[in-house]
Amino acid sequence: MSLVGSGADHWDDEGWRRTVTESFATVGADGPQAEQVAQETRYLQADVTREEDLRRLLAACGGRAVIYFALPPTVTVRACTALSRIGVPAATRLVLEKPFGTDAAGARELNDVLTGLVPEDHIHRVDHFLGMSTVLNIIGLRFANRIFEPLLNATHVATVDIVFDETLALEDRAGYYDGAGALTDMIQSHLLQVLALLAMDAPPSMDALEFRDRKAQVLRATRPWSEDPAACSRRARYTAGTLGGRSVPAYAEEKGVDPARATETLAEVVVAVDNWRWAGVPFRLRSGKALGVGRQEAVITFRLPPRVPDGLTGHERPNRLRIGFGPDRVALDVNINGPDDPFVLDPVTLEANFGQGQLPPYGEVLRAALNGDATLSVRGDTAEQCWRIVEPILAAWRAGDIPLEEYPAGSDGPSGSLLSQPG
Ligand SMILES: O=P(O)(O)OC[C@H]1O[C@@H](O)[C@H](O)[C@@H](O)[C@@H]1O
Repeated sequence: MSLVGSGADHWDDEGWRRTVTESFATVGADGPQAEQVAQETRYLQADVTREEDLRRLLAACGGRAVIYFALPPTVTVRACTALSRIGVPAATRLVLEKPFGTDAAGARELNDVLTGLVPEDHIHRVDHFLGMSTVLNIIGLRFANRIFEPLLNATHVATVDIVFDETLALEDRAGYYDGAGALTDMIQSHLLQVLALLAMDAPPSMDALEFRDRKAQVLRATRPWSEDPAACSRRARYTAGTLGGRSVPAYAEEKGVDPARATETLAEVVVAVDNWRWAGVPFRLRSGKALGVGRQEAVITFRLPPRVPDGLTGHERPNRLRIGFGPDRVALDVNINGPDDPFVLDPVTLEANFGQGQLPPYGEVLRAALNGDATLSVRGDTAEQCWRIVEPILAAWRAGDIPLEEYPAGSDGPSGSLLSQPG
Protein backbone atom coordinates (compact mmCIF):
# COMPACT_ATOMS: atom_id res chain seq x y z
CA MET A 1 0.00 0.00 0.00
CA SER A 2 1.26 3.50 -0.73
CA LEU A 3 0.03 6.92 0.29
CA VAL A 4 -0.04 9.97 -1.96
CA GLY A 5 -0.97 13.30 -0.41
CA SER A 6 -2.26 16.18 -2.46
CA GLY A 7 -3.54 19.70 -1.92
CA ALA A 8 -3.29 23.29 -3.00
CA ASP A 9 -0.45 24.04 -0.53
CA HIS A 10 3.20 23.45 -1.18
CA TRP A 11 4.96 20.72 0.85
CA ASP A 12 8.42 19.34 0.32
CA ASP A 13 8.68 15.57 0.56
CA GLU A 14 10.64 15.68 3.80
CA GLY A 15 8.11 17.89 5.61
CA TRP A 16 5.24 15.80 4.30
CA ARG A 17 6.83 12.54 5.44
CA ARG A 18 7.51 14.02 8.86
CA THR A 19 3.86 15.06 9.19
CA VAL A 20 2.64 11.61 8.13
CA THR A 21 5.03 9.92 10.59
CA GLU A 22 3.85 12.19 13.40
CA SER A 23 0.20 11.57 12.55
CA PHE A 24 0.74 7.82 12.57
CA ALA A 25 2.44 8.13 15.97
CA THR A 26 -0.56 9.94 17.49
CA VAL A 27 -2.73 6.89 16.78
CA GLY A 28 -0.05 4.37 17.76
CA ALA A 29 0.54 3.14 14.18
CA ASP A 30 4.24 2.32 14.44
CA GLY A 31 4.60 -1.16 12.94
CA PRO A 32 6.86 -1.94 9.96
CA GLN A 33 4.02 -1.45 7.46
CA ALA A 34 3.21 2.03 8.79
CA GLU A 35 6.92 2.86 8.75
CA GLN A 36 7.22 1.82 5.15
CA VAL A 37 4.15 3.82 4.10
CA ALA A 38 5.49 6.90 5.92
CA GLN A 39 8.93 6.53 4.31
CA GLU A 40 7.60 6.12 0.80
CA THR A 41 4.72 8.58 0.86
CA ARG A 42 4.77 11.40 -1.67
CA TYR A 43 3.02 14.72 -1.95
CA LEU A 44 1.79 16.32 -5.17
CA GLN A 45 0.76 19.95 -5.15
CA ALA A 46 -2.39 20.13 -7.25
CA ASP A 47 -5.62 21.94 -7.90
CA VAL A 48 -7.93 18.94 -7.72
CA THR A 49 -10.66 20.74 -9.64
CA ARG A 50 -8.41 20.81 -12.77
CA GLU A 51 -8.35 17.88 -15.13
CA GLU A 52 -4.63 17.98 -15.93
CA ASP A 53 -3.74 17.97 -12.21
CA LEU A 54 -6.12 15.08 -11.60
CA ARG A 55 -4.56 13.08 -14.43
CA ARG A 56 -1.14 13.49 -12.77
CA LEU A 57 -2.57 12.40 -9.45
CA LEU A 58 -4.34 9.33 -10.81
CA ALA A 59 -1.16 8.31 -12.60
CA ALA A 60 0.75 8.59 -9.31
CA CYS A 61 -1.84 6.43 -7.54
CA GLY A 62 -1.90 3.51 -9.95
CA GLY A 63 -5.02 1.58 -10.94
CA ARG A 64 -6.53 0.77 -7.52
CA ALA A 65 -6.71 4.13 -5.82
CA VAL A 66 -8.80 4.87 -2.74
CA ILE A 67 -9.32 8.63 -3.00
CA TYR A 68 -10.10 10.38 0.30
CA PHE A 69 -11.63 13.83 -0.21
CA ALA A 70 -10.67 15.79 2.91
CA LEU A 71 -12.17 18.90 1.33
CA PRO A 72 -15.10 21.24 1.86
CA PRO A 73 -18.20 19.65 0.22
CA THR A 74 -18.43 22.25 -2.55
CA VAL A 75 -14.81 21.60 -3.58
CA THR A 76 -15.41 17.83 -3.43
CA VAL A 77 -18.29 18.23 -5.90
CA ARG A 78 -16.08 20.25 -8.27
CA ALA A 79 -13.25 17.71 -7.98
CA CYS A 80 -15.64 14.81 -8.68
CA THR A 81 -17.18 16.67 -11.63
CA ALA A 82 -13.69 17.21 -13.07
CA LEU A 83 -12.89 13.53 -12.44
CA SER A 84 -16.05 12.48 -14.28
CA ARG A 85 -14.77 14.32 -17.38
CA ILE A 86 -11.57 12.27 -17.45
CA GLY A 87 -12.88 9.02 -15.91
CA VAL A 88 -11.21 6.86 -13.27
CA PRO A 89 -9.95 3.25 -13.33
CA ALA A 90 -12.75 0.75 -12.59
CA ALA A 91 -11.34 -0.31 -9.21
CA THR A 92 -11.23 3.25 -7.79
CA ARG A 93 -12.94 3.89 -4.46
CA LEU A 94 -14.11 7.30 -3.33
CA VAL A 95 -14.19 8.30 0.35
CA LEU A 96 -16.10 11.44 1.41
CA GLU A 97 -16.91 13.12 4.69
CA LYS A 98 -20.24 14.64 5.68
CA PRO A 99 -22.16 16.78 5.00
CA PHE A 100 -23.18 14.96 1.82
CA GLY A 101 -24.78 17.95 0.09
CA THR A 102 -26.66 20.65 1.93
CA ASP A 103 -30.18 19.40 1.21
CA ALA A 104 -31.91 16.44 -0.46
CA ALA A 105 -31.59 17.96 -3.95
CA GLY A 106 -27.88 18.73 -3.41
CA ALA A 107 -27.28 15.20 -2.08
CA ARG A 108 -29.02 13.78 -5.18
CA GLU A 109 -26.84 15.87 -7.49
CA LEU A 110 -23.71 14.77 -5.65
CA ASN A 111 -24.88 11.14 -5.83
CA ASP A 112 -25.43 11.46 -9.57
CA VAL A 113 -21.88 12.74 -10.05
CA LEU A 114 -20.40 10.01 -7.82
CA THR A 115 -22.34 7.11 -9.33
CA GLY A 116 -21.40 8.40 -12.79
CA LEU A 117 -17.79 7.75 -11.74
CA VAL A 118 -17.89 4.43 -9.88
CA PRO A 119 -20.57 1.95 -8.69
CA GLU A 120 -22.36 2.81 -5.45
CA ASP A 121 -20.54 0.13 -3.44
CA HIS A 122 -17.22 1.83 -4.32
CA ILE A 123 -18.42 5.05 -2.64
CA HIS A 124 -17.70 5.39 1.07
CA ARG A 125 -19.64 8.21 2.71
CA VAL A 126 -17.94 8.35 6.08
CA ASP A 127 -20.03 8.67 9.23
CA HIS A 128 -17.58 7.93 12.00
CA PHE A 129 -20.44 7.11 14.41
CA LEU A 130 -20.87 3.91 12.39
CA GLY A 131 -17.30 3.05 13.39
CA MET A 132 -17.92 3.58 17.12
CA SER A 133 -17.83 0.24 18.88
CA THR A 134 -20.68 1.36 21.14
CA VAL A 135 -22.91 2.32 18.24
CA LEU A 136 -22.15 -0.97 16.54
CA ASN A 137 -22.95 -2.74 19.84
CA ILE A 138 -26.58 -1.89 19.15
CA ILE A 139 -26.60 -4.54 16.45
CA GLY A 140 -25.28 -7.35 18.64
CA LEU A 141 -27.40 -6.31 21.59
CA ARG A 142 -30.57 -6.31 19.52
CA PHE A 143 -30.05 -9.18 17.15
CA ALA A 144 -27.93 -11.67 19.10
CA ASN A 145 -30.09 -11.80 22.25
CA ARG A 146 -33.51 -13.27 22.78
CA ILE A 147 -34.59 -10.83 25.47
CA PHE A 148 -34.55 -7.34 23.93
CA GLU A 149 -35.73 -7.60 20.34
CA PRO A 150 -39.26 -8.91 21.10
CA LEU A 151 -39.83 -5.82 23.29
CA LEU A 152 -38.54 -3.22 20.87
CA ASN A 153 -41.82 -2.00 19.41
CA ALA A 154 -44.69 0.38 20.15
CA THR A 155 -46.47 -2.12 22.40
CA HIS A 156 -43.66 -1.99 24.95
CA VAL A 157 -41.61 1.14 24.26
CA ALA A 158 -42.81 4.59 25.37
CA THR A 159 -39.99 6.78 23.99
CA VAL A 160 -36.53 6.59 22.51
CA ASP A 161 -34.04 9.38 23.24
CA ILE A 162 -30.78 9.75 21.32
CA VAL A 163 -28.61 12.36 22.98
CA PHE A 164 -25.15 13.68 22.17
CA ASP A 165 -24.50 16.58 24.54
CA GLU A 166 -20.90 17.79 24.39
CA THR A 167 -18.80 19.90 26.70
CA LEU A 168 -16.75 20.97 23.66
CA ALA A 169 -17.54 24.45 22.37
CA LEU A 170 -16.75 25.69 18.85
CA GLU A 171 -13.02 24.86 19.18
CA ASP A 172 -11.96 27.10 16.24
CA ARG A 173 -14.19 25.32 13.74
CA ALA A 174 -16.25 28.35 12.65
CA GLY A 175 -15.21 27.90 9.00
CA TYR A 176 -17.22 24.69 8.83
CA TYR A 177 -19.60 24.81 11.79
CA ASP A 178 -21.06 28.29 11.33
CA GLY A 179 -22.47 27.19 7.97
CA ALA A 180 -23.77 23.92 9.39
CA GLY A 181 -25.12 24.21 12.96
CA ALA A 182 -26.11 21.42 15.33
CA LEU A 183 -29.00 20.10 13.26
CA THR A 184 -26.88 19.43 10.18
CA ASP A 185 -23.63 18.68 12.04
CA MET A 186 -25.07 16.05 14.36
CA ILE A 187 -28.74 15.20 13.87
CA GLN A 188 -29.07 14.99 10.08
CA SER A 189 -25.98 12.81 10.03
CA HIS A 190 -24.85 10.90 13.11
CA LEU A 191 -27.99 10.72 15.23
CA LEU A 192 -30.23 9.59 12.39
CA GLN A 193 -27.70 6.82 11.72
CA VAL A 194 -28.04 5.75 15.36
CA LEU A 195 -31.83 5.91 15.04
CA ALA A 196 -31.62 3.62 12.00
CA LEU A 197 -29.65 1.04 13.99
CA LEU A 198 -32.09 1.22 16.90
CA ALA A 199 -35.25 1.02 14.82
CA MET A 200 -34.38 -1.15 11.80
CA ASP A 201 -35.56 -4.70 11.29
CA ALA A 202 -33.08 -7.54 11.65
CA PRO A 203 -31.05 -8.09 8.50
CA PRO A 204 -30.57 -11.73 7.52
CA SER A 205 -26.80 -11.13 7.35
CA MET A 206 -24.30 -8.34 7.93
CA ASP A 207 -23.72 -8.19 4.20
CA ALA A 208 -23.54 -4.55 3.01
CA LEU A 209 -26.61 -4.88 0.80
CA GLU A 210 -28.84 -6.41 3.48
CA PHE A 211 -27.64 -4.20 6.32
CA ARG A 212 -27.90 -0.97 4.35
CA ASP A 213 -31.29 -1.97 2.91
CA ARG A 214 -32.72 -2.34 6.43
CA LYS A 215 -31.32 1.05 7.45
CA ALA A 216 -32.70 2.70 4.33
CA GLN A 217 -36.11 1.15 4.89
CA VAL A 218 -36.50 2.54 8.38
CA LEU A 219 -35.23 5.98 7.41
CA ARG A 220 -37.76 6.09 4.56
CA ALA A 221 -40.46 5.60 7.22
CA THR A 222 -39.10 8.43 9.39
CA ARG A 223 -40.58 11.95 9.39
CA PRO A 224 -40.91 14.90 11.78
CA TRP A 225 -43.30 14.12 14.63
CA SER A 226 -45.64 16.94 13.67
CA GLU A 227 -46.38 18.84 10.49
CA ASP A 228 -45.73 21.96 12.54
CA PRO A 229 -41.93 22.21 13.01
CA ALA A 230 -42.51 24.45 16.05
CA ALA A 231 -44.20 21.53 17.83
CA CYS A 232 -41.33 19.10 17.29
CA SER A 233 -38.09 21.05 17.23
CA ARG A 234 -36.07 23.50 19.30
CA ARG A 235 -32.90 25.40 18.58
CA ALA A 236 -30.61 27.37 20.84
CA ARG A 237 -27.16 28.91 20.95
CA TYR A 238 -24.74 29.34 23.81
CA THR A 239 -23.92 32.65 25.40
CA ALA A 240 -20.81 33.38 27.47
CA GLY A 241 -20.22 31.11 30.44
CA THR A 242 -17.77 28.99 32.36
CA LEU A 243 -16.95 25.46 31.39
CA GLY A 244 -14.57 23.22 33.34
CA GLY A 245 -13.09 26.29 35.04
CA ARG A 246 -12.39 28.21 31.81
CA SER A 247 -14.34 31.13 30.39
CA VAL A 248 -16.07 30.47 27.12
CA PRO A 249 -17.11 33.44 24.98
CA ALA A 250 -20.60 33.62 23.54
CA TYR A 251 -20.90 31.66 20.30
CA ALA A 252 -21.76 34.87 18.45
CA GLU A 253 -18.42 36.35 19.61
CA GLU A 254 -16.27 33.36 18.61
CA LYS A 255 -13.64 33.95 15.95
CA GLY A 256 -15.01 33.54 12.41
CA VAL A 257 -18.70 33.44 13.41
CA ASP A 258 -21.20 35.57 11.52
CA PRO A 259 -23.74 36.50 14.24
CA ALA A 260 -26.31 37.43 11.60
CA ARG A 261 -26.46 33.81 10.51
CA ALA A 262 -28.27 32.65 13.69
CA THR A 263 -26.45 29.31 13.68
CA GLU A 264 -27.71 27.03 16.45
CA THR A 265 -25.30 25.19 18.74
CA LEU A 266 -28.03 23.01 20.24
CA ALA A 267 -30.82 21.26 18.38
CA GLU A 268 -33.68 19.06 19.53
CA VAL A 269 -35.93 17.28 17.09
CA VAL A 270 -38.71 14.73 17.61
CA VAL A 271 -39.37 12.30 14.80
CA ALA A 272 -41.80 9.46 14.16
CA VAL A 273 -40.93 6.15 12.57
CA ASP A 274 -44.15 5.58 10.71
CA ASN A 275 -44.43 1.84 10.45
CA TRP A 276 -46.29 -0.93 12.25
CA ARG A 277 -43.47 -1.58 14.72
CA TRP A 278 -42.93 1.98 15.90
CA ALA A 279 -46.19 3.88 15.23
CA GLY A 280 -46.82 6.39 18.04
CA VAL A 281 -43.36 6.17 19.65
CA PRO A 282 -41.52 9.51 19.74
CA PHE A 283 -37.82 9.33 18.86
CA ARG A 284 -36.23 12.39 20.42
CA LEU A 285 -32.86 13.49 19.10
CA ARG A 286 -30.75 16.13 20.75
CA SER A 287 -27.24 17.45 20.46
CA GLY A 288 -25.62 20.54 21.85
CA LYS A 289 -22.22 22.10 22.37
CA ALA A 290 -20.66 23.85 25.37
CA LEU A 291 -22.95 22.09 27.84
CA GLY A 292 -21.97 21.63 31.47
CA VAL A 293 -22.28 17.85 31.32
CA GLY A 294 -21.43 15.56 28.43
CA ARG A 295 -24.27 13.08 28.06
CA GLN A 296 -23.95 10.74 25.12
CA GLU A 297 -26.37 7.87 25.03
CA ALA A 298 -29.46 6.31 23.53
CA VAL A 299 -32.18 5.59 26.08
CA ILE A 300 -35.09 3.30 25.37
CA THR A 301 -37.82 3.93 27.95
CA PHE A 302 -40.30 1.09 28.26
CA ARG A 303 -43.95 1.44 29.18
CA LEU A 304 -44.86 0.67 32.78
CA PRO A 305 -45.98 -2.89 33.52
CA PRO A 306 -49.71 -3.33 32.88
CA ARG A 307 -50.31 -3.95 36.58
CA VAL A 308 -48.13 -4.22 39.65
CA PRO A 309 -49.65 -6.51 42.35
CA ASP A 310 -51.27 -4.70 45.28
CA GLY A 311 -48.94 -4.77 48.23
CA LEU A 312 -45.78 -4.13 46.19
CA THR A 313 -45.02 -0.51 46.84
CA GLY A 314 -42.26 2.02 46.60
CA HIS A 315 -40.24 3.42 43.81
CA GLU A 316 -41.62 2.36 40.51
CA ARG A 317 -39.73 3.72 37.55
CA PRO A 318 -40.01 2.59 33.97
CA ASN A 319 -37.45 0.10 32.72
CA ARG A 320 -34.83 1.85 30.67
CA LEU A 321 -32.21 0.38 28.39
CA ARG A 322 -29.31 2.79 28.06
CA ILE A 323 -26.64 2.46 25.46
CA GLY A 324 -23.78 4.83 26.24
CA PHE A 325 -21.61 6.19 23.46
CA GLY A 326 -18.96 7.45 25.81
CA PRO A 327 -18.15 6.10 28.30
CA ASP A 328 -18.98 2.84 26.57
CA ARG A 329 -21.72 1.25 28.59
CA VAL A 330 -24.94 -0.72 28.38
CA ALA A 331 -27.27 -0.45 31.37
CA LEU A 332 -30.74 -1.68 32.17
CA ASP A 333 -32.83 -0.03 34.88
CA VAL A 334 -35.10 -2.51 36.65
CA ASN A 335 -37.22 -2.56 39.83
CA ILE A 336 -36.65 -5.39 42.33
CA ASN A 337 -37.80 -6.17 45.84
CA GLY A 338 -34.51 -5.03 47.32
CA PRO A 339 -32.70 -5.87 50.52
CA ASP A 340 -34.98 -4.29 53.14
CA ASP A 341 -38.76 -4.62 53.34
CA PRO A 342 -39.38 -7.47 50.87
CA PHE A 343 -42.47 -5.77 49.43
CA VAL A 344 -40.98 -2.32 48.95
CA LEU A 345 -39.44 -1.97 45.52
CA ASP A 346 -35.92 -0.73 44.91
CA PRO A 347 -34.49 0.58 41.66
CA VAL A 348 -31.42 -1.28 40.43
CA THR A 349 -29.26 -0.83 37.36
CA LEU A 350 -27.71 -3.86 35.68
CA GLU A 351 -24.64 -2.54 33.98
CA ALA A 352 -21.83 -3.61 31.65
CA ASN A 353 -18.89 -1.37 30.81
CA PHE A 354 -16.62 -1.92 27.84
CA GLY A 355 -13.20 -0.83 26.79
CA GLN A 356 -12.68 1.08 23.57
CA GLY A 357 -12.82 -0.71 20.25
CA GLN A 358 -9.60 -1.99 18.71
CA LEU A 359 -9.45 1.02 16.38
CA PRO A 360 -10.76 4.56 16.87
CA PRO A 361 -14.06 5.16 15.01
CA TYR A 362 -12.41 6.83 12.01
CA GLY A 363 -9.92 3.96 11.86
CA GLU A 364 -12.78 1.47 11.72
CA VAL A 365 -14.56 3.19 8.82
CA LEU A 366 -11.29 3.78 6.96
CA ARG A 367 -10.25 0.16 7.36
CA ALA A 368 -13.60 -0.81 5.85
CA ALA A 369 -13.02 1.59 2.93
CA LEU A 370 -9.50 0.26 2.30
CA ASN A 371 -10.82 -3.32 2.43
CA GLY A 372 -13.57 -2.42 -0.01
CA ASP A 373 -16.33 -3.17 2.51
CA ALA A 374 -19.22 -0.72 2.17
CA THR A 375 -21.21 -2.00 5.18
CA LEU A 376 -20.28 0.93 7.42
CA SER A 377 -20.63 3.59 4.75
CA VAL A 378 -23.76 5.73 4.31
CA ARG A 379 -25.48 4.70 1.09
CA GLY A 380 -26.51 7.47 -1.31
CA ASP A 381 -30.27 6.99 -0.95
CA THR A 382 -29.90 7.05 2.84
CA ALA A 383 -28.02 10.35 2.71
CA GLU A 384 -30.90 11.81 0.68
CA GLN A 385 -33.50 10.42 3.13
CA CYS A 386 -31.70 11.99 6.09
CA TRP A 387 -31.99 15.39 4.41
CA ARG A 388 -35.64 14.75 3.54
CA ILE A 389 -36.39 14.06 7.22
CA VAL A 390 -34.90 17.32 8.55
CA GLU A 391 -35.74 19.61 5.63
CA PRO A 392 -39.12 20.94 6.91
CA ILE A 393 -37.41 21.80 10.20
CA LEU A 394 -34.40 23.39 8.55
CA ALA A 395 -36.72 25.45 6.35
CA ALA A 396 -38.72 26.70 9.35
CA TRP A 397 -35.50 27.58 11.21
CA ARG A 398 -34.05 29.39 8.21
CA ALA A 399 -37.27 31.35 7.80
CA GLY A 400 -36.97 32.37 11.47
CA ASP A 401 -40.31 30.72 12.34
CA ILE A 402 -38.86 29.16 15.48
CA PRO A 403 -37.08 31.32 18.04
CA LEU A 404 -33.37 30.87 18.62
CA GLU A 405 -33.18 30.34 22.38
CA GLU A 406 -30.06 30.94 24.46
CA TYR A 407 -28.22 29.05 27.18
CA PRO A 408 -25.05 29.97 29.03
CA ALA A 409 -22.00 27.85 28.17
CA GLY A 410 -21.52 25.35 30.99
CA SER A 411 -25.25 25.06 31.74
CA ASP A 412 -27.70 22.21 31.03
CA GLY A 413 -29.00 23.98 27.93
CA PRO A 414 -32.17 26.04 27.60
CA SER A 415 -34.76 25.38 30.29
CA GLY A 416 -37.44 22.81 29.53
CA SER A 417 -36.79 20.16 26.96
CA LEU A 418 -38.53 18.05 24.39
CA LEU A 419 -36.61 15.13 25.90
CA SER A 420 -37.68 13.00 28.83
CA GLN A 421 -35.67 13.63 31.96
CA PRO A 422 -32.60 11.42 32.36
CA GLY A 423 -34.29 9.77 35.39
O1 LIG B 1 -17.03 12.67 19.93
P1 LIG B 1 -16.59 12.60 18.51
O2 LIG B 1 -16.26 11.23 18.04
O3 LIG B 1 -15.54 13.62 18.16
O4 LIG B 1 -17.90 12.98 17.66
C1 LIG B 1 -18.50 14.23 17.82
C2 LIG B 1 -18.09 15.19 16.71
O5 LIG B 1 -18.58 14.65 15.48
C3 LIG B 1 -18.25 15.45 14.35
O6 LIG B 1 -18.69 14.82 13.17
C4 LIG B 1 -18.90 16.79 14.49
O7 LIG B 1 -18.60 17.59 13.35
C5 LIG B 1 -18.41 17.46 15.75
O8 LIG B 1 -19.05 18.73 15.92
C6 LIG B 1 -18.65 16.58 16.95
O9 LIG B 1 -17.99 17.18 18.05
